[in-house]
Amino acid sequence: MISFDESLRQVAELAKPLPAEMVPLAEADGRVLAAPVVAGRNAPAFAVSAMDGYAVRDEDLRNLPATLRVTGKSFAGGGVPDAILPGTCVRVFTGAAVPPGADRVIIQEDVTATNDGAQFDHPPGSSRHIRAAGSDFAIGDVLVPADVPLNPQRLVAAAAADLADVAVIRQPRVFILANGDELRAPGSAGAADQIPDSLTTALTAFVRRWHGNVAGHSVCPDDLSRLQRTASEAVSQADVVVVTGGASVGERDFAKTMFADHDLHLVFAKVAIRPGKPVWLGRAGSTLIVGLPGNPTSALVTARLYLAPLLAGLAGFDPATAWAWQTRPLAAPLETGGERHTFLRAKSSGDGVEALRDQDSGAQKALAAAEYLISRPPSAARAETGSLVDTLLI
Ligand SMILES: Nc1nc2c(c(=O)[nH]1)N[C@H]1C(S)=C(S)[C@@H](COP(=O)(O)OP(=O)(O)OC[C@H]3O[C@@H](n4cnc5c(N)ncnc54)[C@H](O)[C@@H]3O)O[C@H]1N2
Ligand code: MOO
Repeated sequence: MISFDESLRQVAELAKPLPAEMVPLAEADGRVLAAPVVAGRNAPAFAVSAMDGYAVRDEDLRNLPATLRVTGKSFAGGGVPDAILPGTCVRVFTGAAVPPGADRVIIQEDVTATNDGAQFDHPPGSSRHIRAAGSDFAIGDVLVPADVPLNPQRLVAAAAADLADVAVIRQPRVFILANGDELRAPGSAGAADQIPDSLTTALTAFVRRWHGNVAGHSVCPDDLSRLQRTASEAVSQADVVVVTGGASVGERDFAKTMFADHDLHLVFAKVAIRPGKPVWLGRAGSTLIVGLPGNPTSALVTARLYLAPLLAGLAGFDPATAWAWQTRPLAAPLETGGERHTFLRAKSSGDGVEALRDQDSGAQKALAAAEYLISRPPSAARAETGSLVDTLLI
């Protein structure tokens, strides 16, 4: 049995980014860039107007009021008009090219259209209302650096670079393998000796939240040859196989044996934590295997402590983002801790947190109320109301 801290070190070691892949920009939100987004064009490509109005030469507005002949109109998408001639102006619209030779754009609210052209009465303000070629970005500029996740803001910059696809870190493909004779899909656990498989759906949602893709899932009875076949299928399809149940020492606990044909190498097989002591981590070739205890609370707690950082790291995030412990005050006291590092399920209460009454590792109802884990190191002293404890959002 290893300590909690040692188990985290092992997970951090394995939580390294997967190789890159190209994805369409429309599917890239939330993905971590594997290469910087570099501009292959200038923006804008030529000087454009920032306002609807008239492009003029300053020289022609020396004596006011002035009436200038309007020689044409420039619209966005309409190319670059001819150079502006002395004594004339060009009607321009926001985003349209400004004619070469124009010094500024006068907004149309300050101009009177007359039979002869456009009449200017007021001296121009300080703003020229012209965006110079390349003033937003120029060819070769890094618009978004590598190693950061795309978000709507960064997608604007990547799309502005005129990219259809971007290189991102591949998201881990995950296979969820639940085992137990008693398990049935929710909605079909009719007999008294059957129970709903309460973990597969929850873990599917969990995997998605932590940057993984569920490649497949299977609910298997405790039959070793069937489990071995499913294990082979899972290993061939996935970067990470999540096995629930069968982690302990029971006669039909086959979670590890089913991978024997795949040269299973155990990274750890027991951790001094509560709940979740039988949690295990292994590798079969390039596939990582996370064994979660079958008790539903133990499974979700260990998924939060180990699976979340592992998936985050494989998807290109810093695994530490999944271990963002924050101190919060206790809204009710805690008794002296036990020998193992304990993670109490807790809810918010006033300005602080309060441990839930039901701390059974098999609890399912209590999970519905759980918002935080409270970390209690081995043999933690009794903690009074108001004292600060380390908490992690579940
Ligand atoms: N003699 C010992 N017995 C046990 C030990 C031990 O050290 N010595 N450890 C206990 C601890 S701690 C835990 S945690 C459990 C873990 O057991 P397994 O991972 O082998 O899980 P199972 O036996 O398969 O199932 C336990 C429990 O959870 C239910 N279960 C399993 N899968 C699901 C699912 N997908 N959905 C809902 N419920 C599920 C299953 O029916 C059992 O009730 O072992 C202790 N025993
Ligand atoms: O470690 Mo088990 O998760 O207590 O039931």
